[in-house]
Amino acid sequence: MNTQMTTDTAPTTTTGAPVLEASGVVMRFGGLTAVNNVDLTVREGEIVGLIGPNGAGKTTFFNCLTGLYVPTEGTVKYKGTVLPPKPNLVTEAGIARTFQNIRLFANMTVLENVLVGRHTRTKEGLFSAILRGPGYKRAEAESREKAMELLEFCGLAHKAEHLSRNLPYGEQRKLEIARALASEPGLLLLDEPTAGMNPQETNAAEELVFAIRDKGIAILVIEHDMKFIFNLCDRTAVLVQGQKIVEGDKETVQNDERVITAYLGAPLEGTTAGTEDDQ
Ligand SMILES: Nc1ncnc2c1ncn2[C@@H]1O[C@H](COP(=O)(O)OP(=O)(O)OP(=O)(O)O)[C@@H](O)[C@H]1O
Repeated sequence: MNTQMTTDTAPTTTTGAPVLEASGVVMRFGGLTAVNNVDLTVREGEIVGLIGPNGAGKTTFFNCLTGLYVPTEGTVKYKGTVLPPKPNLVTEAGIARTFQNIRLFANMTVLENVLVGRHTRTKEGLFSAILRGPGYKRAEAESREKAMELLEFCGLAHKAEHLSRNLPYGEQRKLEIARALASEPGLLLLDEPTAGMNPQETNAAEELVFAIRDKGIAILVIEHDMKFIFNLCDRTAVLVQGQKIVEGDKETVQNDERVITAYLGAPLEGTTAGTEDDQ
């Protein structure tokens, strides 16, 4: 609860209502404190970045937000309500995520992968599914239509019937996002969405993230690609050894000496001429 001593919190956008409020989140593994007293708020309409060197605790923090880990201390609220510490209940509440390592159903089609992502939003129960009655058929048709709309939105409609394992890497990442969106979230957590992408794919991913934000979904994104982060994010928080050392707009983060030191004194990639073409 004493983060004020070490944290500069300089949110640039404070207009939207809070979607995510993490307060005093601590995650310990035995003697290792992977996340140390982290506060973070994401508001409606925002894209917030989470950066930090390898092993800083970014993914562990995501896992605390999504119920994969129960934080040792602290609370996580979604739209004002404390989240239950179970991944399926967190998804049901309105938070969806993608993973650092792609987790698709490789032998299912692209469309089927998105349909799996919709299961938290379909009301038809097990018996209805077994009996395949009219209610089930109607719900199934509606689900397929919504899934196709999402594939269209993500630029994957033409691949709907392809097996997901046959997609190029960049499209697999897009499909993960489409599947996450299928649960109709209010907040989307992206864990290294551009890892392994070429520059064209990264630009397309950037456009997609903006389009998701424009649909009214708030976004929290972990990324090592600083150009991507600073082009995209309204606000960025920096984790180092489990602690949030600074949070603010691009200039605040880029000029912070603690951030520069954390990245071993090297200028942050994407902080020089490379970012002049910001959109
Ligand atoms: N399940 C676990 N058990 C024990 N230690 C863990 C576990 N998960 C993560 N850690 C440790 O917690 C620390 C933070 O790891 P984490 O993966 O969250 O960092 P990260 O910032 O996401 O790193 P990267 O950028 O390399 O993905 C590391 O020291 C890691 O070894």
